[in-house]
Amino acid sequence: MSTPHNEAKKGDFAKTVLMPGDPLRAKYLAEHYLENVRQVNGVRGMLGFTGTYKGKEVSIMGSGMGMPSIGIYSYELYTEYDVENIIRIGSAGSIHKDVHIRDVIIAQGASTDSNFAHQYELPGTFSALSSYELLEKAVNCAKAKNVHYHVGNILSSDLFYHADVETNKRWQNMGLLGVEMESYALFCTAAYLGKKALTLLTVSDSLVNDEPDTTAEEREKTFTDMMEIALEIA
Ligand SMILES: O=P(O)(O)O[C@H]1O[C@H](CO)[C@@H](O)[C@H]1O
Ligand SMILES: O=c1cc[nH]c(=O)[nH]1
Repeated sequence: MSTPHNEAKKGDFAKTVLMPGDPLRAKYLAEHYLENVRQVNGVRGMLGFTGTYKGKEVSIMGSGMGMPSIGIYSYELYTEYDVENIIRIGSAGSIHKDVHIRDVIIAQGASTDSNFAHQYELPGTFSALSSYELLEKAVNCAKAKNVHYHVGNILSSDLFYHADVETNKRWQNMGLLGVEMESYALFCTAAYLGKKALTLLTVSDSLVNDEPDTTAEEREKTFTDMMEIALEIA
């Protein structure tokens, strides 16, 4: 059994999958933290791995960038591979003065400029939330590890480069913590299918404070607080 985007067989994925946008972050994490690790997907270079962490089976797979991409991979993991929990581990731009480079954001919910939820034909606006069970575990783990973290609302945007550079200010006025590009679609997909999802983000750059951006290599390999929280709660 496989899908157009995933060559893994039924049973190749653990019940919990950690999903960075970057497949090379998935590879780094698998190689540095998992034991008995094997590659289960390589279609389109969207690397997926399964192994054990402290004796527990865990999978890690890239999601690609943007809501169409995570929409495909998360739907297939939940429906074709019986995955129960997806924990996104991403990078984000800060849009809150108190949220600094390398801080961890634990997303309680996601707002969006995307049309992803229109497919459900709801008579209003859907609030996309993370799983409280996973969120509580992540908060407890972040506290125990003494990680500098924030819990709250984030923006999942269809746009990395926006024609109107002032647009983030309006989201900032609503108290949002950071901007990324996938979580709204992940939370919608989990809600629709009766599954669980959570997003952990490391702040890679700031749209509101004058702080130096992290490099591409740092985004791939050094966001270890977030990676370790995800592994601990998987
Ligand atoms: O670091 P990842 O997980 O890819 O997340 C963020 O980085 C990408 C943009 O640079 C988008 O995918 C955004 O959500
Ligand atoms: O989507 C993203 C991810 C990281 N940094 C940003 O500014 N936007």
